[in-house]
Amino acid sequence: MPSQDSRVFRLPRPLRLENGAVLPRVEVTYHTYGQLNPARDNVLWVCHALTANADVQDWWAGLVGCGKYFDPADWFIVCANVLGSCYGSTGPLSPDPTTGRPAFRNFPLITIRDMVAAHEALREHLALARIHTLIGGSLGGQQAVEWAVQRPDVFDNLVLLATSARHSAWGIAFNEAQRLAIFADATYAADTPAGGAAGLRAARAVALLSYRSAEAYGRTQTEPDEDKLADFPASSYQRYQGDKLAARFDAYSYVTLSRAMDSHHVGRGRGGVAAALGRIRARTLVLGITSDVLFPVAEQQLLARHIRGAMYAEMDSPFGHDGFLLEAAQITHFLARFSTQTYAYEPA
Ligand SMILES: CC(=O)SCCNC(=O)CCNC(=O)[C@H](O)C(C)(C)COP(=O)(O)OP(=O)(O)OC[C@H]1O[C@@H](n2cnc3c(N)ncnc32)[C@H](O)[C@@H]1OP(=O)(O)O
Ligand SMILES: N[C@@H](CCO)C(=O)O
Repeated sequence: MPSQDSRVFRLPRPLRLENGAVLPRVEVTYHTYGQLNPARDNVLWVCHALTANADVQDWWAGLVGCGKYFDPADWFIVCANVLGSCYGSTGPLSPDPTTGRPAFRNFPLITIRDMVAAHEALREHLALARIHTLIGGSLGGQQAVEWAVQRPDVFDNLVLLATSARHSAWGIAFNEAQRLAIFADATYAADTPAGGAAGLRAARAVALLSYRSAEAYGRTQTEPDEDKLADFPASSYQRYQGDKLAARFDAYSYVTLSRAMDSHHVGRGRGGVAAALGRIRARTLVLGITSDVLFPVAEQQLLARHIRGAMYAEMDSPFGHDGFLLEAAQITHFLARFSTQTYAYEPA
């Protein structure tokens, strides 16, 4: 039976953040699955998206698990919760060692580079000199591409799904609309663990519009009774999805992580996006989703154009952006091609 393990790693020293603030104590919760082989060349590192956790076998069950493309019988799989999240790594609800209280709204601005710094410390702690494959979608892809730019010597293969080199104005605007919903909830200012829950519910309903597609709503949420005047399924779906997130996440982490996404820009301080992506040495697969309105395929094409030798493919999916979580069969297909073929992206 392949082994599965959940642990907490405490960074040996305070973490200076990109904005100059210092987190005196940083913990990273991570899962591992399977065993490191004697050659230490079977490491898969998965970077999760906005509201997921380190248990990749749970949220990416179509890709990671017994009999799946990434089978723990073959791979040593690592997935670590991001800094700022509420799933075990240091975040706004963690007790601040200087006050003993959570920082809530005063938790400092975290960037994608800060997330990478925390996970880079974990990689060193685990003594993983080389990573066979680094994979991530959405915010996880932003983390993966940033990491591959920073440490071209570490990653042999890089797989980026539904992500970008720089968070777009459109994406930032979506995030700001969600934050406005949270700030409009008076309980957010109370700085309690449940503060802003109603705002978070509305924020998730807004976010969902960017994660799915008009086609998906039409297919799954169209009211069959043409005489009906109110109380449509699409409305209850929005409410249900808001409730579902509010029951498992907190508004302070949500604001922190959405701001981190906004900060994402691999070219910052590096002479621009093209120069930064040009540093990557990993064999790279970039996967876009045709119906993704949040990270349109043009953003994936830009990544593939500037990462040397990158393979590029598009998945057709009715799920929109969330296709990177749901289209396991298509992702498996392209991963299999990627593992056996070498060809570069050629712009049409
Ligand atoms: C601790 C943790 O849980 S963290 C790990 C889980 N989360 C993550 O990893 C984050 C990433 N995952 C996700 O964002 C999502 O889970 C996805 C994208 C993978 C799938 O989204 P889902 O919400 O499961 O799928 P979908 O959009 O089809 O909605 C189905 C749900 O809506 C409900 N629903 C569908 N239509 C309606 C409607 N008209 N009215 C009310 N509810 C409805 C269904 O009953 C179903 O409920 P359930 O989730 O309780 O089974
Ligand atoms: N549905 C994803 C966000 C989109 O990347 C999540 O909740 O993590």
